[in-house]
Amino acid sequence: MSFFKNKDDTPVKWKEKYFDSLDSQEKLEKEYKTNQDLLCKTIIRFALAVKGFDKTLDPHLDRIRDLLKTGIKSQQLRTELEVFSNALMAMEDHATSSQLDATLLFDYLQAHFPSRLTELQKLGKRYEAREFSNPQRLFLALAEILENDTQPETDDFADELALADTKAISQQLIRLLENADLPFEFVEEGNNLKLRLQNGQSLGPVFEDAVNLLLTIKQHLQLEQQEMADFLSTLTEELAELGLISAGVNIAAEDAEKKRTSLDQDLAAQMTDLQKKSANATQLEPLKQLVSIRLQGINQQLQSYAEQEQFEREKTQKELRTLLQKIREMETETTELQSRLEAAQSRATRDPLTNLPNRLAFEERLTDEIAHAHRYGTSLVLAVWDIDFFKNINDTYGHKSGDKALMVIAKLLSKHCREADFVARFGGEEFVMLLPETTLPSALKVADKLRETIEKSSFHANGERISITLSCGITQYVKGDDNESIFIRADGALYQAKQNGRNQCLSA
Ligand SMILES: Nc1nc2c(ncn2[C@@H]2O[C@H](COP(=O)(O)OP(=O)(O)OP(=O)(O)O)[C@@H](O)[C@H]2O)c(=O)[nH]1
Repeated sequence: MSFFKNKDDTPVKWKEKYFDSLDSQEKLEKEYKTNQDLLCKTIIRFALAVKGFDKTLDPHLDRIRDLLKTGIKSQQLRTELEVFSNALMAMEDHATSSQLDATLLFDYLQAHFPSRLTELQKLGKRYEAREFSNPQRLFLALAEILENDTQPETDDFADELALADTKAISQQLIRLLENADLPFEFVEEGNNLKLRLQNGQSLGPVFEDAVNLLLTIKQHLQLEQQEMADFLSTLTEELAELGLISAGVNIAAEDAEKKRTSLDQDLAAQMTDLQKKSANATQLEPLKQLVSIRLQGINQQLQSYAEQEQFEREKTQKELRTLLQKIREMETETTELQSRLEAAQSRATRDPLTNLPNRLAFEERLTDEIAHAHRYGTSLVLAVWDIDFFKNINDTYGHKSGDKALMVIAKLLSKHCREADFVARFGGEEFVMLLPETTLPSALKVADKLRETIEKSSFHANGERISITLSCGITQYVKGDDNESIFIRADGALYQAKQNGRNQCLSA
């Protein structure tokens, strides 16, 4: 049986079928190739379009583009697509925290404004180092650089850029505009710019308008910052004037001092914080709100401090008043006790009639003087005085006149002796005198002179002038003397003076 048969399944029929299937195979392959090329082109364009969308994706996109240029080497491409997909996922995870890519925008600007190249490069590095927390800050920094240079320096640059790069730059600019927290007054203008970019308007004029907008915003913010600075400066002055930051109210308590220091520190910290926030702030309204909240806080702190201080001041003053009252009472009590003691002492040692030291005081003083003379080998003289015929005065002129005479004589004796001498009323009409550091002859002279003075003095009783004389016995301390022995010797001399006719001084 021959292979080529003319029936339905003849070999000729089979051949036709074979060629037909080859044709359709070729057609399918062509279709597949066309689709593949189309897919490759689409992916390449897509890769170009999204380039610059995120920095981390760009290397993947470049590699995918390169791989697609040489056709679909499925394994390598699959691997790269998987890596790209993972990078996309990771980007989504960090979308909120990651910084927008502005690489192409910077490239564009550097090419547009070659005279600002170095500044733009520096700014680009600062942006990459994430020094700008807000895209608005980036815009402001850009505005600063381009302030005097709003016209692009190269006109043909846009033509030189690939269409895809222009799109990517537009995308970056759109994203930056979207993320920039533009002041309320400029939001509409920002949206218009975005629309123009989205509608594919030429980048050059849009960018020019964007720079102008940024310059206007910058001026606006400078004004606001100046206003803010003035506001803060007035605020600080007012606080300083109130005197609340510095010394404040006078309270001696250590506790109050500590509290005041802590309050000062709190206020200073709040003010520093405000100054920092104002320096970083780009909009006045939120800053004003912040200042207002802070001021409320400061005010509350001050109020509670003032209340606490007032409470403590009143408490301290009350305690102080009670204490002062107690001290005054104690002072009065002490003064009374003191004067009572002095009175008692005086009563014990003074003669009430003549106000001279009495016999008790004399005995004490004699003991001291003897001890001194004994210890230092100094001289000491004792004189004993007695009024002559005093009984007659009492009897003739009365006891009162006698008392008066005693007082006058006491004064005369005190007046005419030295400060270091000691005069006392021994009892009745008898007086004693101690003369330390005095020799017997000179003491005798002094005593005799005194006797003469008293003799010549005028005494009056019942309107009558009377004459009063005194007799005196003098002796000096000798080693071994005590109060009694020295007194007996002087008294003996007095006795002799009386015996010799009175009105005289004799020594023993
Ligand atoms: N007025 C008055 N008289 C006093 C006081 N103390 C003593 N006399 C009196 O002094 C007198 C002392 O007298 P006599 O001891 O006799 O001595 P005299 O009269 O002074 O005579 P001669 O000492 O011997 O010169 C007495 O009459 C006492 O009463 C006194 O404090 N006041």
